[in-house]
Amino acid sequence: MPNTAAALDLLLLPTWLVPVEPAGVVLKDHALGIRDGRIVFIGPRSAALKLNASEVRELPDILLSPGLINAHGHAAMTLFRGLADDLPLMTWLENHIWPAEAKWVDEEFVRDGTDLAIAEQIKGGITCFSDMYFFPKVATERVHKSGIRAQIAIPILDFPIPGASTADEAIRQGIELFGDLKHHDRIKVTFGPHAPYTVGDENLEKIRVIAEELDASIHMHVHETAFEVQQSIEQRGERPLARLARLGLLGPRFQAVHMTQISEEDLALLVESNTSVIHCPESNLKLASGFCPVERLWQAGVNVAVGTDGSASNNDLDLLGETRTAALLAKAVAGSATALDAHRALRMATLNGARALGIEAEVGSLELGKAADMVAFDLSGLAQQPVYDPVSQLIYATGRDSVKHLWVAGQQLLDDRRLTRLDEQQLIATAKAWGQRISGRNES
Ligand SMILES: CSC[C@H]1O[C@@H](n2cnc3c(O)ncnc32)[C@H](O)[C@@H]1O
Ligand SMILES: [Zn+2]
Repeated sequence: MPNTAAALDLLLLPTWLVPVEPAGVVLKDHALGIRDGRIVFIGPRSAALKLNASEVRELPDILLSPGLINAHGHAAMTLFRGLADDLPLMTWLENHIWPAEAKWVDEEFVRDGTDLAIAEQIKGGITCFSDMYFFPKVATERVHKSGIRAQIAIPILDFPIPGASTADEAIRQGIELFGDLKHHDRIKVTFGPHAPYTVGDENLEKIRVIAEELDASIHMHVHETAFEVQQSIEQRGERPLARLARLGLLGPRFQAVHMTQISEEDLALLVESNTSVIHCPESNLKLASGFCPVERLWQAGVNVAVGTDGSASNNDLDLLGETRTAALLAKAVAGSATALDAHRALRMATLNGARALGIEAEVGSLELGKAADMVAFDLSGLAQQPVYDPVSQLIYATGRDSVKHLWVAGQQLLDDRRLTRLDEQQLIATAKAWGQRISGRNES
């Protein structure tokens, strides 16, 4: 039980406090207290003002919510933003992205691209992101240094990738990194078989056994397009999700990214296995991959989180914008304006993300004992007036530029829109230099 008699490190007094759990609650004239990186007080402002705190911050016109969780992405692909647009998935991957990755991706690329992604995400209200990219050890180092929280999925494909010449080598690296970071308070290592069409049964079975032994999660692109499902039926006689179920991969530790194609049998498999789905609406729209039926999944009891995917297929890491897209698209797909209302959309971008990544006990909602991962949205602007329901205003009328402050485990990483641990101008200069190298142009 948190001890409120001892001094707080920080007491926040926002206009609106949205804990996400309990669902649908908006607390007015309430305060939140932090000690040692954890939430130790949530209560009325009047009671809070009697507490002893090292720092007290009035936050007028601020909506304080749990930090956003970007449940799927490829962080370093920020450096490929806008490189190949307006193409379907397989043309985009096979003719443009994979050749560019073979040419450019090394440890330096991943270092600089991941730093850029971390900065963009912090400025957009994201306190935790999931990453699936090459040289994952480098990504963990950038996450550690920056103060953000992350799930790092070890990329595994049947063919050579930057940093691992075989799937066995990638798996070995993953086991080692998992062991090294087992006790890290902000980084969780998982296994990331790329997709059903790039990883065969033999390697999937190896991954299942190792994930079971380590109690690790598995993060994978699944049913991204109708083509993927059709090709699997033609070549293997079964749908990819059914194949994963037969191989024993589905379960509460499995994260199925995309899922734009869902038959009744697929839905039953997701429900009975308690598998999480990670919805990436803007990537699916841009690559014309299909539509994930979020409301249908939600009503069936499937945990649905939200992700941006990489910057080369989105082309931003704006999870607030992504959540708005998800809310609007859910209504169109369900043919119902009541689908994915604003409060459920915020839950999808916070607590459901934490549940999908297996870190729900630690983050995802503002509850006593959880880590203080929080974002302060400024609703004082012209476009936010008047405020009837601050959560509606946040989801439907607010952009990521309204993110004013952000904390991870009580550490402030964004203060009045200024990054506290990263040099924004330096990041911009470095990204520009990569753009010039990759495009072969030498602009200033
Ligand atoms: C396993 S490392 C990541 C690998 O995935 C590629 N990628 C990026 N976005 C997508 C997507 O939407 N579907 C499938 N693969 C994707 C990325 O370029 C890397 O090669
Ligand atoms: Zn992806």
